[in-house]
Amino acid sequence: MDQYIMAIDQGTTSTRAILFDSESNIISVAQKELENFYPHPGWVEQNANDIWASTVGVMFEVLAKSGIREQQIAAIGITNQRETSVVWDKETGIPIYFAIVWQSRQSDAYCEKFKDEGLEDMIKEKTGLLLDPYFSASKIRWILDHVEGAQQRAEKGELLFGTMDTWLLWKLTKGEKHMSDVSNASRTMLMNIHTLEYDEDLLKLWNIPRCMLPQIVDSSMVYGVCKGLFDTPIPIASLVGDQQAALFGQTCFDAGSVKNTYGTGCFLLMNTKDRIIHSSHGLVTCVGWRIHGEVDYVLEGSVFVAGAAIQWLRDGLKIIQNSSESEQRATSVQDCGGVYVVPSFTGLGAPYWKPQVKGAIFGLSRGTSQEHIIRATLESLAYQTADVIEAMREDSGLPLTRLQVDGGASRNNFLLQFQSDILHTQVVRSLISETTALGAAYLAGLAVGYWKDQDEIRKQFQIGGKFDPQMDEVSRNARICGWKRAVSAVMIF
Ligand SMILES: Nc1ncnc2c1ncn2[C@@H]1O[C@H](COP(=O)(O)OP(=O)(O)O)[C@@H](O)[C@H]1O
Ligand SMILES: O=P(O)(O)OC[C@H](O)CO
Repeated sequence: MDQYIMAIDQGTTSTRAILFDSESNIISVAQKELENFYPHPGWVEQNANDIWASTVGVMFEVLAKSGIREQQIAAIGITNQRETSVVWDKETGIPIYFAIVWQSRQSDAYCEKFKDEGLEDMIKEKTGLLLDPYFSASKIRWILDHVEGAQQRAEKGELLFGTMDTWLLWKLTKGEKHMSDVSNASRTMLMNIHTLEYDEDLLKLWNIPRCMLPQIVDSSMVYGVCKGLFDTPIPIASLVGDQQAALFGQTCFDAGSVKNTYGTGCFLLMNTKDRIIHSSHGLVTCVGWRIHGEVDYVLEGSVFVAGAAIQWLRDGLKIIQNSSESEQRATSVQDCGGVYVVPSFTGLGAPYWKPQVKGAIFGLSRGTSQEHIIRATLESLAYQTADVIEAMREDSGLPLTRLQVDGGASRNNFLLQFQSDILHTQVVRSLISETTALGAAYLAGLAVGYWKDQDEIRKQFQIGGKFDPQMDEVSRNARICGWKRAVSAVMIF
């Protein structure tokens, strides 16, 4: 009887379950969209019970669709949107407040206060992170402050906290296992990246009781078995943050290997192996994964608006009908006609970190057409990526030999060729687009012996597209220079 791995990819917009076979082929996919709530400007929340219900739903659906029986599932791997935080009652399992999503700014005031108190450097040194409401600590603080009696109840051990890996593991094991893997814990701002334990000073600073926090564990091990859903005790064998999972799924196992996911935004991660590199260029340091106690660290940079800029062409400017049309329109002109689009609609992320900056279009002339703007918008994804790569190169001292890519916008061949030209580096698109789920599947499979080791996994990587640099140096430098001038201009506007 053939065996499969089930990966659960609990993302911001949807929850998916995907079945993989031992050659990394996708056998079946089930997906359920999630509702986001925006109770105030800048706030983003989700219902953790919906997240749980969507998870159970896709697990059953993917089995039903494929005709594969539960006895054929060798293990379940869980990967998740990171930082999103929920606090629940230990006895009843009922969340005391909505899950606060990573994008939410509702806990900004705590971070601003600590910045004013000059605590930023200390926090960065201990956690590798920037003092920002993106990470979990201020979200937990917000819940404990805004739900009546929550702080006292947490102190009495009546409440539990979790990111989505923890929440799903706790629910799947019927409250038996309260754990989080190091990759997720490294995004809470409560874990010390040197010791890989919760940091007493940080717990005191945020006034968060240790007893509500999950035990920090490896990213690949059998944590427990699914209870109450299936007749078979299926082991749950990986927990890993989604961006780190994609790095693993892309088999970026060597020092200096980098992946970029071109989704709504871009997430770039560089594997730095056992080196903890503190960035001087606005990148964050966190854990990639830990297997049998051995840790791989990463440097990470995020671009806020990437594929979202293509959505803006479609829904805002209405100059394309769908995202894929952007490629044909962009290649219908010879170049961008001197146009630069800086799509900093929600500020600029790494390496600039200018949250207040607005977007702009430069270089307009009487001859500018829609196609030039479309092309310049696609090019902006490549420039923003190149800015983060430059920061990674400088921080790590490691050369970039190739960039591995995935995500919705990586389907765009024009974008990837331009990316290769601007970086002067080969860009490789993975054949399997679901690298996040694949990474979680690999980590789960390794834990139960479905795959032998990382070498075996590395051999399974399949290239879906390869782009080599073609642009001459003079043109490349001129274009990069134009982009930098455009970015400088939005910063002073
Ligand atoms: N062919 C394409 N060219 C450019 N952008 C694209 C293309 N296909 C999809 N996109 C963009 O990719 C994004 C969706 O990618 P996806 O990986 O599903 O994102 P997320 O996981 O962030 O929801 C959208 O913003 C969309 O505009
Ligand atoms: O759910 P995604 O794919 O948008 O990823 C979210 C990130 O993990 C946030 O840090």
